[in-house]
Amino acid sequence: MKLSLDEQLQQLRSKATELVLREDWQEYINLYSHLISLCRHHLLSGSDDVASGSLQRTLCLAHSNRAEALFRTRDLSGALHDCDSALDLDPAHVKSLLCKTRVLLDLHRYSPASDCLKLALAGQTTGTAAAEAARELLERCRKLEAQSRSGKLDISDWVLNGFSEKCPDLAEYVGPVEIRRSDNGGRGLFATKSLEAGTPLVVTRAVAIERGILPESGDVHGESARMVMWKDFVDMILKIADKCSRTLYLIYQLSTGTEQSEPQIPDAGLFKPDAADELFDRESKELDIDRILKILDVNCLTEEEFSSKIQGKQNNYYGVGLWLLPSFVNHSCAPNARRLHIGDRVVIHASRDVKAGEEITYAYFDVLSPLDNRRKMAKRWGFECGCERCKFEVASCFSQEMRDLEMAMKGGANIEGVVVRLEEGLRKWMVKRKEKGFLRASLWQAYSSVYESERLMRRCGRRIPAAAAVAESGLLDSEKHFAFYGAYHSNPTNVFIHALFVWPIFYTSLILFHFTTPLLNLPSWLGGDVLVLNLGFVFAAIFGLFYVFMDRKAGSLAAVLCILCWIGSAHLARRLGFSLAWKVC
Ligand SMILES: C[S@@+](CC[C@H](N)C(=O)[O-])C[C@H]1O[C@@H](n2cnc3c(N)ncnc32)[C@H](O)[C@@H]1O
Repeated sequence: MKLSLDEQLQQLRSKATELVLREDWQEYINLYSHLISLCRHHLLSGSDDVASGSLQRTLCLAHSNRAEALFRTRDLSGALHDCDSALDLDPAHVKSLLCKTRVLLDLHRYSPASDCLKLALAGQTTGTAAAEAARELLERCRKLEAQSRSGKLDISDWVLNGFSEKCPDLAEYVGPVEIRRSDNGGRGLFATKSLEAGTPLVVTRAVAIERGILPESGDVHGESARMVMWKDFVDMILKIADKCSRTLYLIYQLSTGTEQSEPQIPDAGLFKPDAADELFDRESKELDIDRILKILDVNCLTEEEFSSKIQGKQNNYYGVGLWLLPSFVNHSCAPNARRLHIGDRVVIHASRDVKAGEEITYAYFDVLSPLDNRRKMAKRWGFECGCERCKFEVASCFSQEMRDLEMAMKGGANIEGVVVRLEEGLRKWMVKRKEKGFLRASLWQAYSSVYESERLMRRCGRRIPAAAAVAESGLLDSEKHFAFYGAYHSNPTNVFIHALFVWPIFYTSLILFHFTTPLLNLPSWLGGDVLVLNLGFVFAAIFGLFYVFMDRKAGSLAAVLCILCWIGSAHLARRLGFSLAWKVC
């Protein structure tokens, strides 16, 4: 017996209820796809206006229900498309508006999510539980939108509560960075403006992440457990890339490790959630499993040990994930940024002041270790490190002495002797402050053993600097402490050389200028007058003092002030009617 349309729809709806209870989302989606085509077919052929009105409502609800199911299976673009189809039929359909808000939030499009939610709220009676929930969601949208603009995050509550609460809600953020060609041949992430230590650079969610507790180290099952986790992780990535062409396109921008000499430089803006969809249609959407495997090999990150520790996870905890824009950050053994894992998000922030145009780098592995160890770790990552610190340590004329000290440190005996010998070496080799930091970081294990033991500290006496001073000169230091004059000032020999040669040359030139300017007949606005030149001399001396004792910024500011005062005082002298007070010629 042939069923009427109403009966068919009724049957499909009760089947759908069963599937919801079983949480069989795939079957639920298939069922609603069938229901949608049934409705569309009757709408096209039908003529009865009343029936067609009710059929449109059914179709709208069907799209809305399928959107919910697609959202649950993480097919966000499919869900968004269904929400839009439902809203085309009924622009005020509250269920579809709420679903669309959630999808947009998951796509990190905070502003359209707020707009959508405002429409949903307009159609709801105030005071109801649903309206209250929508209002809370709107508050969340607003918070995330503000955060995605400024990048400023507040995780203090979470930290103060011992990381026990739910991870804080963090918005996607791409700060003042761009992708450019790096000195190591590939691409890298660069600062587009000067940044202070602590500035957030990128906050982004993982494409996928796999976490687990591995068996105790030494257990034969450890490696196979890791392999199983890796396989699950790869499957997850392939599934997501297959579903979302945008994600696949972005994954294809990452390095396979086999690029030609002229790598493609993608725009960092592509990695922003609001990048226009048209930008993603340029490349093949075919899933190339070999290529993706190579990309995962080069770009996957394990969750940083530090993050897992502070989050109270177990020692053999293991987490691996893929984060898109952070994949362009190269390694350096003297990094200027750090990454912190919060939930499935990674936060990259400047760990010291960064100059505009400087490459952003973080450490892929523990850099508080000797050159040879670091080289081995880089080899495991598949590259030879070409960072400034490695280049310095390889090229230095005292590399053999450093190697001997490393061997002595690894031997473990007379650990304080290693530290004292390095401190003596640093004085003898006359290395700059920044490079002292590099070398101390290489023997950090010896330094930390000494600083942790009162007995060893007593034995070393004043032959080694205080722990705080060493940490200050190390890799955690801020760029301004590395500034040339800061480094100069920290070294008594350099200050002595400076006092003996550089400053006398500066003062002699000023004195010569002082005696010869009256002969040159300088224009009055330059103060071609000895009295005023004397003032210039005093100001220049102040500028010099600033330059040496403060930092470069203060020195430059003092220089500008000196010149202004010089010219200003020339005018003042003329206005007050001073004539040449003391002319030599
Ligand atoms: C996650 S990717 C970094 C971005 C990559 N440079 C690109 O062009 O997309 C990691 C790869 O970058 C290269 N790399 C990263 N840091 C490096 C360094 N300090 N020295 C040399 N190569 C480095 C290595 O080839 C490494 O396998």
